[in-house]
Amino acid sequence: MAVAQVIIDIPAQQTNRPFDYEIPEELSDIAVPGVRVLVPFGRSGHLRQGFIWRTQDKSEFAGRLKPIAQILDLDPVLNAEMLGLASWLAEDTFSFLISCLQTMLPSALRANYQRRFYLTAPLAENDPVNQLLDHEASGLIPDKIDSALLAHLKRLEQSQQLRIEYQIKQKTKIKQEKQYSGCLQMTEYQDLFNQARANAVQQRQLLQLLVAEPSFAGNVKTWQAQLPELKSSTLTQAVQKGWLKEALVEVYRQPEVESVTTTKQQLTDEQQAAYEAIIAAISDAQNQTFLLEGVTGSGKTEVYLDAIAYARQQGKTALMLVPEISLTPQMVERVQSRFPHEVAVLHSGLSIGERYDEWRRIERGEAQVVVGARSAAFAPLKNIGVLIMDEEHEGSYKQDDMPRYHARDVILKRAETYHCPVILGSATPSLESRARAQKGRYQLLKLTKRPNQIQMPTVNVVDMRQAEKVAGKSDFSLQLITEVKKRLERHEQSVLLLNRRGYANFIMCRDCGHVIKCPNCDISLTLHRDIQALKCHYCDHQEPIPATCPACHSSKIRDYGVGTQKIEQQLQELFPEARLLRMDVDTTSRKGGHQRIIRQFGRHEADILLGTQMIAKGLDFPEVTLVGVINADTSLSLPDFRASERTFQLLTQVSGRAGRAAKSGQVFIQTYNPDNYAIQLAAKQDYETFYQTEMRLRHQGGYPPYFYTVLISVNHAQEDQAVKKVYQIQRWLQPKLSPQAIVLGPTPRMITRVNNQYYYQLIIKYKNEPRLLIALQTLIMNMQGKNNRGFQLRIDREPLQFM
Ligand SMILES: Nc1ncnc2c1ncn2[C@@H]1O[C@H](COP(=O)(O)OP(=O)(O)OP(=O)(O)O)[C@@H](O)[C@H]1O
Ligand SMILES: [Zn+2]
Ligand SMILES: [Zn+2]
Repeated sequence: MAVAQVIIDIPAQQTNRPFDYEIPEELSDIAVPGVRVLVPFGRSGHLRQGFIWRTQDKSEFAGRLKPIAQILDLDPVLNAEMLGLASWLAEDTFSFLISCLQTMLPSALRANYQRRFYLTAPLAENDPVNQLLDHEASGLIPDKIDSALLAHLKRLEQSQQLRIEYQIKQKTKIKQEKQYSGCLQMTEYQDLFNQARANAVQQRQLLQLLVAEPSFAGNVKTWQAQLPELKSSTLTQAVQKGWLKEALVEVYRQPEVESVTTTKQQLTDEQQAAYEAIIAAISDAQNQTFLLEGVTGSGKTEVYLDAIAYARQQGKTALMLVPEISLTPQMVERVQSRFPHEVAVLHSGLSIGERYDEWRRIERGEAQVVVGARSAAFAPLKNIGVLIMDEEHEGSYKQDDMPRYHARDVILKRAETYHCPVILGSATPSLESRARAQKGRYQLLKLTKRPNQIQMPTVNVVDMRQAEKVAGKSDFSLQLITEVKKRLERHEQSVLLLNRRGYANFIMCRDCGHVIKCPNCDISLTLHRDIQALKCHYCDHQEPIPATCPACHSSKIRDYGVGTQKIEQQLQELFPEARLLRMDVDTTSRKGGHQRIIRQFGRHEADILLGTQMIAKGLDFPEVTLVGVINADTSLSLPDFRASERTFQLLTQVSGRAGRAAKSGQVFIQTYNPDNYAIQLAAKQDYETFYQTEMRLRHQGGYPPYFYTVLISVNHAQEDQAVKKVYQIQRWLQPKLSPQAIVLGPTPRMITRVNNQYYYQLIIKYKNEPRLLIALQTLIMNMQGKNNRGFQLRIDREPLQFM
């Protein structure tokens, strides 16, 4: 008997293994690893979606196997490489296999379950379940359902007053359109034309076209391009008359792009040297990782594009990852114009359908160059020649939910499979990568200059403790404002950064000091002026802005902190004539918002771009000659050993937006810590000294890259339970580690309560702990036990967030 081992899509420890199913005879050809199936699962026998993991001749399972109910794909959606990658990923990130398999696929291919109940006995009149009925005796159970109501439904199910069914909704929709094509001989069309009534103008035009080209084919638009007056009804009639044949053909939803022409640049000597090292590795199929450390504006992208071009010449494909926020139209257009018709773009701005179509183009080998954000690391390219990660230091390459993978690790793994090089590029490499280059594990390639004798911007540190401020606007030094004014006079552009990290706009009472906090989380609510509301950034809570203090009823309640909206208002008061664009979570939350703002700024439809960290990367606009950092310090004070590194990176990157073309650039960094080494070295754009200094501090503190780290966090609705559990875990784990391992904590997480769950954590720092992996896997198993209900465990290897 043919047996399929299936991974069921229930992300839980109990189901985190393959289950055996019989392959019915008629499905034996298509039941291969990597296809999605529907199988009956559990006592209820509800159909669930799953993936065939392996096939074999017999089963170890003693009982009778259930057969596969349905196969969803004619060809596997995951190939052997992807299945292997999933297996590695699950182990490396302590994740369920099913979570890994799903992460690799576009969401259109994920099953979407609906829970529907069917009444088997009438409900009491006042039963709350009545409100869920959408048919006579059935209703949908919403995903976000009140837990009391859900418990009530369960009770009704147990007492057999209703039954609950899982229904699978496919999100996959292949888009099709009608294609009309000529199906007669030229002479036949000629006869028809001669017979046509003189006043049937459209028909005559159509026939005329067919006489000239009997096999003309295309969709309505193609026909209309030839015959602009043509109505689609005329085409339908022509089909009915047998003049044309009609067919449904599959089409791709492709996001629109503006076309630009970019010419290939003559590489500088430094670029050329880097390029040659890389292409040697491509042509020799060497699995070598390069760290391309190039100052801002040094032309790293140019090197990537040439490396991709080389891989293409060799008949290979290429993948380029960029952080979500640098997937600007500018970047995408640059790649697309170099490789017309070969590029697929994957980012979160696409609709589910567009993403699915781009994925299919890659999967079928119709797109050979992929540009995308984090999850594009799993793009189903084959025969990869080079893998690139731009801005490799960016935190957004690490996923925050299960599987907690880092895209860098994924592409390094794929490079092993394809025996190809990886290029990690940045002006400010992560300490981890730079240290690996130091050790020779990566090959360091440097670009120290901008091309065409373009100078690095001059950076001025403005000491805000002493600086003269603009009257009534304490966030601005006179110096910075004077510079902005100069730019306005010269019709040049300015970029102003508000360093928002760990900083928000909150409401406080001036009389009693009361701060308005989220009822569910230990964090103050943030003011959003555009929607006139207070919002919690951790849960969905939202409430109106109160007119008086809820504690003392004073009316002297006002906002503190520096929000982008407040700064925008102040700028508008200072420069009423200036055209301002603001870029932050509020203005970019709608689809394409980010793109739209960057395009507008690029067309010089605004003089000043004000924004959060989002504006620090990827912008390459010749008219930007001033960059101002309003508050450099906020990210320095965070309780995280990477605080200096992040501040340095942010300041260096944003400074790099200035003076990238003919006009020279200036940067002004406002700070209350002018002597801080991260700020000083960012002002000098001196990555190497920063690297040396920071490495010494990391060594002293025993932090990465000298140590590895794992974060273990538990949460529970009751604080004392969470505390008890975290101590219990610590006592259990400590003896399993060597004396060299350091366990920090237990400590409450910085924001201890989120969404009414209390979070406590441990951090393990270690160099070499062969037994740690097994211990953590055992811990995961133990936490699934009955006496651990209500707890959630999270294990994060090499976490980037400790808060
Ligand atoms: N060899 C070259 N000759 C002339 N111009 C070049 C050359 N290489 C790159 N450029 C131009 O220099 C500018 C900066 O290049 P690019 O955007 O590739 O730099 P980058 O290192 O990726 O920058 P950043 O990391 O700051 O985003 C671009 O406008 C690019 O067209
Ligand atoms: Zn909240
Ligand atoms: Zn008050």
